Amino acid sequence: MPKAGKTSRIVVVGTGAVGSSFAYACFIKGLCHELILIDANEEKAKGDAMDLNHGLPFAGSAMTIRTGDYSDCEDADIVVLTAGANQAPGETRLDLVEKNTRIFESIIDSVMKSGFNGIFIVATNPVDVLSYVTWKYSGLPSERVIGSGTILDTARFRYLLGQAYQVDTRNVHAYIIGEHGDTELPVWSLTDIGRRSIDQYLAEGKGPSKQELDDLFVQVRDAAYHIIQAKGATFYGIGMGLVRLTQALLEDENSIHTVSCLARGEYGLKDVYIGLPAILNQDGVREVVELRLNEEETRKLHHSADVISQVIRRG
Ligand SMILES: NC(=O)C1=CN([C@@H]2O[C@H](COP(=O)(O)OP(=O)(O)OC[C@H]3O[C@@H](n4cnc5c(N)ncnc54)[C@H](O)[C@@H]3O)[C@@H](O)[C@H]2O)C=CC1
Ligand SMILES: CC(=O)C(=O)O
Repeated sequence: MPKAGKTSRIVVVGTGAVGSSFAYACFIKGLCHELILIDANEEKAKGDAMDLNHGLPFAGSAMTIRTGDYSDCEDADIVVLTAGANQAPGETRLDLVEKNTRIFESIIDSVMKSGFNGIFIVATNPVDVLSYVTWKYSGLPSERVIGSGTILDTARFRYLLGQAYQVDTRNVHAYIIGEHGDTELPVWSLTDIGRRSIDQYLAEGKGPSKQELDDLFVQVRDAAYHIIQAKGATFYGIGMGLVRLTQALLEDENSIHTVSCLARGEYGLKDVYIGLPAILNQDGVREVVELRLNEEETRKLHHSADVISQVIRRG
């Protein structure tokens, strides 16, 4: 629930599959007082606002939901960017960079002209590159430009580990870091299930074998390809992930999530947006959490950062 005494406003730009799933989850959770929907396809945004409002009599708390324009961003606490093209079957997230960067140029310009001074959450792919683009174009401090990063991959990882060990996912502590894409990596060395490390499980011969764990990570990394093949797009998981991020910010939680944030020397990385664990509160990214990675994880993280950096520098 939003804090008493302050009217909280979230603007969603792009009410396609991801934006409308986020809006729906946000509504069910009663996360803010005002939810404003903007889309280049005004009819789509209008239809979503009508449809959502018809759920009001069943909702736990009142919320104003309406379509708007960029002037509504002036008073927004958070602008969530979900506009742009999604992947066709077989396309990578990085393949989207040119068209979505062009779309972002005009969107960021319009948002900033409103006088917006809140926090951007970016979900559009390739999310690490577009978070960097949003930071550069907006001129906002990097703490207030946050990409959804590997929050969804971490959720997929925890879900599958919970299934594999038959343990509640809330007792699975595990991160996927790096690019939200093909070069992401699991932090196996620090993964634990109820305070028992994966190495301990392997040594005791309990749970999945090493090969099964490697396969499990491949399922995480390639999940989007399988879902897109099956139904054309992924949207519920990220919708929930974006709600979780929004809640962490609005409710000043100081909770840790693997988001795309600017590395400024952490992990030996600089000037790149990449998925890392970060402490989030009402000011945005309070701190990037530096984990003690092993050598292989550090090498893979640097490779992932190089891939993102090359795309950023090319643009
Ligand atoms: N970060 C993550 O974990 C995830 C990211 N995504 C990404 O989210 C993005 C959106 O995906 P979907 O919602 O499935 O696509 P979609 O095609 O359903 O929706 C995109 C929406 O953006 C709107 N749009 C396009 N240009 C615009 C502009 N200039 N201004 C305002 N609105 C504009 C379109 O009219 C459309 O309604 C894609 O880039 C996709 O890859 C999708 C799932 C997970
Ligand atoms: C599409 C996408 O980025 C995902 O589902 O992970």
